[in-house]
Amino acid sequence: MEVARGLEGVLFTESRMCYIDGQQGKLYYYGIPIQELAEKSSFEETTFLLLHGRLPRRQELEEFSAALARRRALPAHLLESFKRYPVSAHPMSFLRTAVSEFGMLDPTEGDISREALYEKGLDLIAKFATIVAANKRLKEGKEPIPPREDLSHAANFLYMANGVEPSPEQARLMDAALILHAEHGFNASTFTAIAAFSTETDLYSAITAAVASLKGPRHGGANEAVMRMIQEIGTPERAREWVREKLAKKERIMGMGHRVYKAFDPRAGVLEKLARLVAEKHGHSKEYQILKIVEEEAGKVLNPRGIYPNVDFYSGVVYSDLGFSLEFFTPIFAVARISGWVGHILEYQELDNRLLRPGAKYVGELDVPYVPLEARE
Ligand SMILES: CC(=O)SCCNC(=O)CCNC(=O)[C@H](O)C(C)(C)COP(=O)(O)OP(=O)(O)OC[C@H]1O[C@@H](n2cnc3c(N)ncnc32)[C@H](O)[C@@H]1OP(=O)(O)O
Ligand SMILES: O=C([O-])CC(=O)C(=O)O
Repeated sequence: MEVARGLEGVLFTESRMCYIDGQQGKLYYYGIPIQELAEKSSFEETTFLLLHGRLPRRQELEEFSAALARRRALPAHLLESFKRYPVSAHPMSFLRTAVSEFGMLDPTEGDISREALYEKGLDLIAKFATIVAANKRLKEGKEPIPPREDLSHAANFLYMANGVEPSPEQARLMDAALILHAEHGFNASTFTAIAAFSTETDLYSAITAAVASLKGPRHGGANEAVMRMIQEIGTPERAREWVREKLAKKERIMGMGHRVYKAFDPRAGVLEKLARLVAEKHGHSKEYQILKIVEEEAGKVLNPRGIYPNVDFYSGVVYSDLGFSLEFFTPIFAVARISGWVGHILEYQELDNRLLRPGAKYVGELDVPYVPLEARE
C-alpha cells in the first residue's frame, strides 16, 4: 500500500456539509456558494444551515437565534476561574483551557446522544464568543462584560469585546468574517475533532482538541503570523525586497498556500474586498498596502506553483479594524469554526461513526535482540 503523506487525497468518510473545488477556487456550504452566504446571511442562519443541512424558515431562524442568545452567559464558576488563568497566556491557550473546564462543569458531560450533542453544541457555539471577549477584557485589565440577548451574535461579540455597541457596518463586517470561517470540510482542526470524537469521547474533549489544532501556524494560527509578518516588513517600500529575501531562503510566506486550493481561496477574495474597504475608510491602508505588495511579489514565484493567498491572509486587517490585537485573530476564527466542528460531529455520528485509526508503513527492523543494560555500548 502506498503512503499518503499528510493524508493527502484520502477520503475517509462522506459529507454533505461542504464542497471545495480546489482547482477553480470555489466553496459551498450545503451547496450554497460562500460569496452568497457572506453577503446575505448571518452567523446564526449559517450555523442553522451547518447543523440542519438547510436554510431556516423565518420563525425557525428567530427561535434558533433566541436559543443561541439565551445560552451566551458563562457560569460564575468559570468567570471566577478566568481571573486565575495567567494574563500572559495566549488567547488560544485560554480558550482551550476554558472549553475543557466548561466541560467539567457539565454533570452530563459524557452524554453523546444526538439530542445532548445538539444542545451542548449550541451551548458551545453561543459561549465561544463570550469566552474570547472575556479574555480580551481581562488582558486589557478590565472586567468582562455580560452578554446582551437583544443583539445579533456578531454585534454582541463586538459589544462584549470592546465595551461599546458596534455600528451596523461593524456588526456586518464581523458577521461576514464569521460566516467565511465557519466551515471548511476536513481541515486539520475538524479532522482532529472527528478523530477524537470517533473514540466516543465527550463533545468538550473533541472540541478542546480541535481548538488545540486550530492554534498551529500552519492552520488557523496563520492569521496571527500574517500580522507579525506585516509588522516585520514595516513599510510598503520594504515589502518587495522582504519577499524576495524570504523566498530566496526557501521560507514560507504566511497566509499563502493551501492543501486543497491550487487557485485563489474564494474566502480570501471576499476578505480582500473587506480589508480594502476598512483600509480606505478607517485608515489601515499601510497594512493593506503591504499585503497587496506581498501578494503580487510572492505571486510571481508562487502562483505558477498553485500557491495563492488563503483565508488567513487578509482577515487580520479586518479584525484590527474591529478592535482586536493580533493574538485574538485565531480565537475569532474559533468563534466561527465552532459551528463547523459541531456540525461535522453531528454528521459523522449519523453517517459513519467509525473509529478513526489509520496505519503507517513499517520501515523499522524486526526481531531485534534485547541487549541487557550492562552489555550496551
Ligand atoms: C485556515 C488554514 O489553515 S489555511 C492555511 C494557513 N497556513 C498558512 O498560511 C501557512 C503557510 N502555508 C503553508 O505552510 C502551506 O501552504 C500549507 C501547510 C498550508 C499547505 O501546504 P501543503 O499542501 O502541505 O504543501 P507542502 O507543505 O507540502 O508544500 C509544497 C511546496 O510548496 C511550498 N509552499 C507551500 N506554501 C508556501 C508558502 N506559503 N510560501 C512559500 N512556499 C510555500 C513548500 O515550501 C513546498 O515546496 P517544495 O516542494 O519546494 O518543498
Ligand atoms: O481546509 C483547510 O485545510 C484549512 C482551511 O482553509 C480552513 O480550515 O478553513
